[in-house]
Amino acid sequence: MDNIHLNKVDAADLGEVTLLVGDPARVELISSDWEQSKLISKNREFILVSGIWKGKRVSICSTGIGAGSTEIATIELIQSGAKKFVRLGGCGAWSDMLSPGDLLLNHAMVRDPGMLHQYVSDVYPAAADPALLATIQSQAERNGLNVHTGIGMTTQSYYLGQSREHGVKNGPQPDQSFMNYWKERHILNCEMESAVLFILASLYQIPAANCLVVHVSRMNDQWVPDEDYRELHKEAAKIVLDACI
Ligand SMILES: O=P(O)(O)O[C@H]1O[C@H](CO)[C@@H](O)[C@H]1O
Ligand SMILES: O=c1cc[nH]c(=O)[nH]1
Repeated sequence: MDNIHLNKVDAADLGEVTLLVGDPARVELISSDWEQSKLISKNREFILVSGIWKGKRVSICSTGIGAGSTEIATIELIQSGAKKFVRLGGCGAWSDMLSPGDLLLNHAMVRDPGMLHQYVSDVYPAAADPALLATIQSQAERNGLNVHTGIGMTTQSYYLGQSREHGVKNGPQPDQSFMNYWKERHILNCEMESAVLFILASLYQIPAANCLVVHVSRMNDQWVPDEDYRELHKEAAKIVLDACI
């Protein structure tokens, strides 16, 4: 079946693993480190590049932000022949155990009620592939990195849905009790795509995991500087690709 958002993608164009990143700029940032790279598809927020990393074919595609666009990218990549996914993204830390710049692998995500209920009932877990997660964890440890694992949260909202202040005063304001509720239940981090990937990948029997860089600590609002953040994503991509090939 033809894709509606990605352009025509042949299965042979896709690598052994497809990295999924939220930010389209991260596609060029990461694939510029590869031995070869070729643009396969570019439309809206979805940029798909395939190339060669250490002699093996690999791919990277941007999903944009949030559940809707991630569902589109994941489904269209699966129907195009994608074999394995790792979301390489950013997140906010909701635990004192994490510092800005740390690397984190989630084995499962809490998600908003109703997210992907058209595919499966809300009681279905949003869980990573355990073998793929273990491989990435070992590779990170071999590289001397202290990588955290735990349960995270995927939300459909960046501001009020993550108890985050905004500058608009004549309307609804964030409520810290939401974040406090989940902190008490040891949720480590929050972002906006992993649960969508985990659920769809489990339902359609494709291994999937995530590898997230902590962009900000929500404990003290400390952010990673932009240049460091880009370097951390490049390092994380190398770890994930080495683990997957
Ligand atoms: O850096 P990416 O991968 O986009 O991930 C995080 O950053 C975005 C919010 O700024 C959301 O997409 C969130 O999940
Ligand atoms: O706090 C954060 C940081 C990155 N992405 C999110 O969704 N939330």
